Amino acid sequence: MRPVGSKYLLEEPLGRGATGTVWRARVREDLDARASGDGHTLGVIPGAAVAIKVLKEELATDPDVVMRFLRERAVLLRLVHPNVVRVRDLVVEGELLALVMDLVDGPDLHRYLRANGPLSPVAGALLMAQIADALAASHADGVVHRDLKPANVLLASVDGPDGGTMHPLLTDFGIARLADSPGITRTAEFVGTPAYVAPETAEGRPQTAAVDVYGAGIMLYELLTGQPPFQGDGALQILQAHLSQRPERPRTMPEPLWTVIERCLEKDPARRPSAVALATALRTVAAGIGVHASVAEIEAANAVAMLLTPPPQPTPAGSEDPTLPRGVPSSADGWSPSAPTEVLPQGGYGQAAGAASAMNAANAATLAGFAAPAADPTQVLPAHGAGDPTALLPQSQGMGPAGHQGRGLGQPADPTAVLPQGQLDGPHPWESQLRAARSRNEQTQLGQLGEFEVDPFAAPPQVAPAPYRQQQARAQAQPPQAAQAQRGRPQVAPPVYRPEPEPAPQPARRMAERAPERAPEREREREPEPAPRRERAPRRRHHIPGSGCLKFLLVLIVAGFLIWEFSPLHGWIDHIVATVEGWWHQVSNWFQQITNTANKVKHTVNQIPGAGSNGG
Ligand SMILES: Nc1ncnc2c1ncn2[C@@H]1O[C@H](COP(=O)(O)OP(=O)(O)OP(=O)(O)O)[C@@H](O)[C@H]1O
Repeated sequence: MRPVGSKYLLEEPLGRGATGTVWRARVREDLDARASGDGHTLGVIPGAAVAIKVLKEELATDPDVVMRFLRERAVLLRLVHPNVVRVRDLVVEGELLALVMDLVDGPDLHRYLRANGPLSPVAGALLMAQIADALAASHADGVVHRDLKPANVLLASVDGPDGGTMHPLLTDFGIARLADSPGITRTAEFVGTPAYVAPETAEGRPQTAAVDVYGAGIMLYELLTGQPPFQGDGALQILQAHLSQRPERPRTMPEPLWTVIERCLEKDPARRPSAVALATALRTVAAGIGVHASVAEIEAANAVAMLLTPPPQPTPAGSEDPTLPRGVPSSADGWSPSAPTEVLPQGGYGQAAGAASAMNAANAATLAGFAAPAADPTQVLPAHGAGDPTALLPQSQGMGPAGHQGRGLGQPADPTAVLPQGQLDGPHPWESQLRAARSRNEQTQLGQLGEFEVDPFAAPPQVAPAPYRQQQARAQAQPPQAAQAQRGRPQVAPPVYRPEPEPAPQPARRMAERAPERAPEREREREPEPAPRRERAPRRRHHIPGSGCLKFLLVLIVAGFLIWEFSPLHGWIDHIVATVEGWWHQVSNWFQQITNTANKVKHTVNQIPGAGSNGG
């Protein structure tokens, strides 16, 4: 069993996703109460089973992600709702970042659907109503999930008077935002799942809580039909479908439920209902389409459109730091002078994590553990107000250099701050590293653009990213020679505009760039862990002229050899040759016989007296 931090032991992997591997783990029996706080009263018991999501190394070694991890721990820890998998702890240990969650004993909804097929309309509506409850609570708290999909809903089995029922729990809150870092140079995958991506995300427009409602609409469609509404051969095709297509109503779908789905899938986010309205509408529909529905319930379900009202002011996603009180602009991503990053030393990531670990002398690896307030589990804790008691770092609003001394919103100076006083007034030591990470990423993007004839999501250098359709129109208007020229120069795509700090549309663009290389979702589970990488050098693509043709010939030769050796073709050809030979002999014999007979006839005729002279 592998220890994680000083409190946990990893037992066995439960599964792997795009952002990391989830392990079944256990709280150490010998957990020191002094090191962890009062674990018992906060619901974590020594020896208890937990689930730990160990983030991929490429995320854990990314400075942006590390900082977001530290900044957003409070948000993740305070999300307490009966339909949300509770995050108990966040661990930083060397180059390891991990989230400690409640262990859910049950499959995720994706697996469940694959094993059992679609749900009935009533069951689907009621299950989604609970997910909408979770979204409503998190949106009220200023947190947008951004990666809603069946794989992120876990089904806990609950014993009830009528037998077992499934209790849906939404997980992976904040992971999309954590992983959505400009410094990440991952190329084989992206954060987000094409089948569930809202049009505004695909277009690189600002995201709000409405992206979750869109994801809920897609999920509801999938729960009831077995597959998401927009399909395609590749991620780009699916993203395009989100932008331009409207799904047909499946024949078996009850009209009121279809009304709900259609409204969730509105292309214009402002026309989508709030999560609260969605939950109410789904329960109304479930009551009205059941076999025992009363006339009043049927009428209410038929009038469901009236319930699907948009929120007055949608929660922004990504443009606002959810750890801050609402309305306080975030530093987007990366470091800002007011960012609470004082645990990070100036000497590179390895030292940074080491120093972060050094914050707690007795318990070197774990940050912010078990400190979420023990509240009524049905209640979402207030987002704002007094200083977050879980915070090891101060929150960033209104902090000048003093922020580096550990002074947060109403919090005393942090005695664990490790940045020396001399560093307080100058630029943050991580600023240059973050810039370097971004520029590395830009180079990676240029390499990536070679994959496409025209990058539909690339922005012109001087303006913010143009909408996808405009880009596409421009690509179509391009003369064939120009397109040909562009094909021949994969490395020289126009420079990608990357303002400082990053704009919200950036994640979507990266997503589209990485999309074609992404392995099918389930195949990821079988992929080996990427080799450890300390340095992220810019990736360059080298093209050897004719190498494609050579490869093709080689494959052809190998395939030919294998077919010849191991298939029955060999035998068939022998058989055909033998048959043809037999025929040939037969025909030769016939010919010989005919010739002989003709000669005999001729000879006989010549024997008849006078036959030759008559003719002469
Ligand atoms: N709290 C938990 N308790 C039990 N199993 C869990 C828990 N969280 C995740 N799992 C399981 O671990 C596996 C991997 O989860 P993960 O969230 O990494 O995958 P994913 O949602 O498919 O990927 P991603 O969201 O990163 O794209 C899933 O099969 C899921 O069922």
